Amino acid sequence: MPAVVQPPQTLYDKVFQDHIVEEKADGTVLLYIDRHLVHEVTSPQAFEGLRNADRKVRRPDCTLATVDHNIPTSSRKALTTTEKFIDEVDSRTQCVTLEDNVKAFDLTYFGLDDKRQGIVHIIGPEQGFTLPGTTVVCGDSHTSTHGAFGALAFGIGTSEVEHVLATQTLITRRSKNMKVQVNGELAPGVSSKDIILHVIGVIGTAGGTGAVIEFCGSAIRSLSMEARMSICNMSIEGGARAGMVAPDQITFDYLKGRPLAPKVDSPEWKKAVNYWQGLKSDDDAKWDIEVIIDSKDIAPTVSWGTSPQDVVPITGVVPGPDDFQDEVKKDACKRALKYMGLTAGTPMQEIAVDKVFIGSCTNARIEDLRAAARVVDGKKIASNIMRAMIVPGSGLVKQQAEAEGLDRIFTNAGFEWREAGCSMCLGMNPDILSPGERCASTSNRNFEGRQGAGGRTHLMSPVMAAAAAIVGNLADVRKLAPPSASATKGSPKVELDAHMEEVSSDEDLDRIIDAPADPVSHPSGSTAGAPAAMAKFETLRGYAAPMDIANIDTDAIIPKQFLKTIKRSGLGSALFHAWRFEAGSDKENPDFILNQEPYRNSKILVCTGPNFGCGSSREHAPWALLDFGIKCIIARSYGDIFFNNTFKNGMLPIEIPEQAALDRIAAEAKSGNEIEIDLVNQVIRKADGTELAPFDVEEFRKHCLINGLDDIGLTMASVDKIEKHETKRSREWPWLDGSGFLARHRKGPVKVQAAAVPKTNRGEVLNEPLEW
Ligand SMILES: CC(C)[C@H](C(=O)O)[C@@H](O)C(=O)O
Ligand code: SF4
Repeated sequence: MPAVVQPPQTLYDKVFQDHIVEEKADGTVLLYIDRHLVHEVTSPQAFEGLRNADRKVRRPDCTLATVDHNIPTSSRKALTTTEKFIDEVDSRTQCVTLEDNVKAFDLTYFGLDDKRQGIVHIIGPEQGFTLPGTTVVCGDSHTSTHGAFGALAFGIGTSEVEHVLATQTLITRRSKNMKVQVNGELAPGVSSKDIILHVIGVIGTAGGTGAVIEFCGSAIRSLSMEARMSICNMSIEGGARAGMVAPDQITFDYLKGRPLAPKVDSPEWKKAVNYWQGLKSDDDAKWDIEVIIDSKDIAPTVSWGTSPQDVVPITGVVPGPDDFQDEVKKDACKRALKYMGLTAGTPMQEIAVDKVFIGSCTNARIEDLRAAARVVDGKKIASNIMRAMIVPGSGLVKQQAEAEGLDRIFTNAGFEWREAGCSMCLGMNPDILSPGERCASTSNRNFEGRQGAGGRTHLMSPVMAAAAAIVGNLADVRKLAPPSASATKGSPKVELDAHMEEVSSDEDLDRIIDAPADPVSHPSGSTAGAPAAMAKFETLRGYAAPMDIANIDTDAIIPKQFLKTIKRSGLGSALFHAWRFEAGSDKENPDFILNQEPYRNSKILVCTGPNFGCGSSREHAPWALLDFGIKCIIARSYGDIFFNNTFKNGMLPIEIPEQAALDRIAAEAKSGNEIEIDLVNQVIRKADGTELAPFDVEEFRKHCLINGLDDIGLTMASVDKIEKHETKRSREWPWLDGSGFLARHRKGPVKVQAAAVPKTNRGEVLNEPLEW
């Protein structure tokens, strides 16, 4: 039975509590998931897993799929089929695979020919698929965006995507409660993007590790929903599992008339609003971490380095290693300056820019485009700007902007007006930076190579990117034009856009939804292409490669060009690609540790810096490590999603928070001797048996690793509890049953008969009953 958490509770506690299907004494929780967004990059292997085990999607009515990462943003006027439209073979394969999967598994899909297609985190809120008090997941780290509605929304890896598709639940644990309170009124020229960049500068990219952040305070309350989404979007860059804002009248007004929200003024709407109004932290709620920020301290903010915490006010200068106390930070600064081609002390406004990108799930909503358009209206981009792109977040954002004439403002100024998609935020499509090019970007990550190998990214708000385009340098928007309050903050009251009418009825949905009239038959349970079997993990002995770098992100572990596979295997050669090989060739870089003896044969990585595996949710990172031969990582701390993903692949990430112990292990690794990991006794030893350090591991995870257990099989054994939760859910929160997605042949929430047969991860059926 769920343990009852007594008031006072935080908003997070309340939403979490309402979704507990089952809670174990050790704190492991089976959590019900209300909304599942799916895109082409992180789903193929999950659907393949379902096929191999002959499983169905449990709740097609709560699942919404689109293509966003790989697609070209060029004109779709000549679009006939996805197959013919996408030139690049791997990108095409991923998109076509998603199309096959949504047909085979009978899911709602917004494809390239649908105006509602767009970046997954833009279309969920736009459709009213994202609702307050829900749990929302996606195989994508920026799922945190949806927390702006008071939803508990977080990114998951592909194994968890498969788990949610099959069971509509996830196995998880409670996170810590963190409060970030932003008080006061924002100064002119300061937007929600500046708030979140400033916050990350204060707390650091690992500041929210293990926590869910609630953003509150008068500055947050005055923001529009779109501005709140930009803030929650980047909670992941602050290391948090999720970000949340308590829903209020601004939230309810935004939801009115959205196609998948309850119909305004219906009994269901009233019941929903009544429930939503209770979704706020109690006055005396307890916080594990509290941060208070005064809006007066927030200026238009830009990043200078290769981590989202590397930020300064636009009036500042590029920092140098001497500005940091910590040795790890000094090294990180030197490395970032070298990569970014910057010299300490240079005024930020003297840095010339080559390209400008206004787009991404952080800042490609209509208010962002309106704000940027106000800055560029009547002006021309500077002559040194080689390319300036506006990439709307969805087809509906694009349509709305065109209806308001924003496209002409941008094109007259010299910007390109593109079709919706992720585009140059990560460059999985043809929109990339060339080596050495510098970009003013409204996206959320400035990692090395993020927008293209060797490309240099400066993060900023839409008005600041617009200003950079006009000036040709990083620029202070306040000097360019006095932006009106709504140009930067987003108007608190969001008007309903014209597009809302178009898709507001089931008939309209029926007309546009891509699901075929006769569902394609469910693929049978072949075992071809099954995920690599996980061996049991008890002890591991091998060489440990030492790495002294902080914040090693998953873009570095495996760059985006290798994410275009629909398989889990064969990624070892892509591991740390930009560091392991000379730029643009397959010639090894002799300085990189994994190219040296004996570390070519490493089974373990020892990283003395914090926050290993931060950033994207790509499970390709553990797949690449595993394929190279690395089964265990030892580090000071981890990005949450990466940490989870490793366990799902039979790997062991060990957290050693104590620096002295970590240094001891790293010294042994550097000596070139093997080390031993003993998971059963939770200890790391030298090859001669001398103890180096003990370590902690969650009981349930240890149990699964040692026995090689398949989470999905275990969860399916709890199917009766899941059904019980669904019955309660339909009774108490009837608007969650996905009635807006009544496709022709789907007349209500889907009833599922799941096979409750626990299996090991090698597919063996377990005879003894097992508890997850
Ligand atoms: C491709 C996907 C896994 C990834 C993410 O999880 O964030 C992407 O959206 C990104 O921004 O890097
Ligand atoms: S961060 Fe960029 S790549 Fe990732 S979902 Fe958002 S727009 Fe797409």
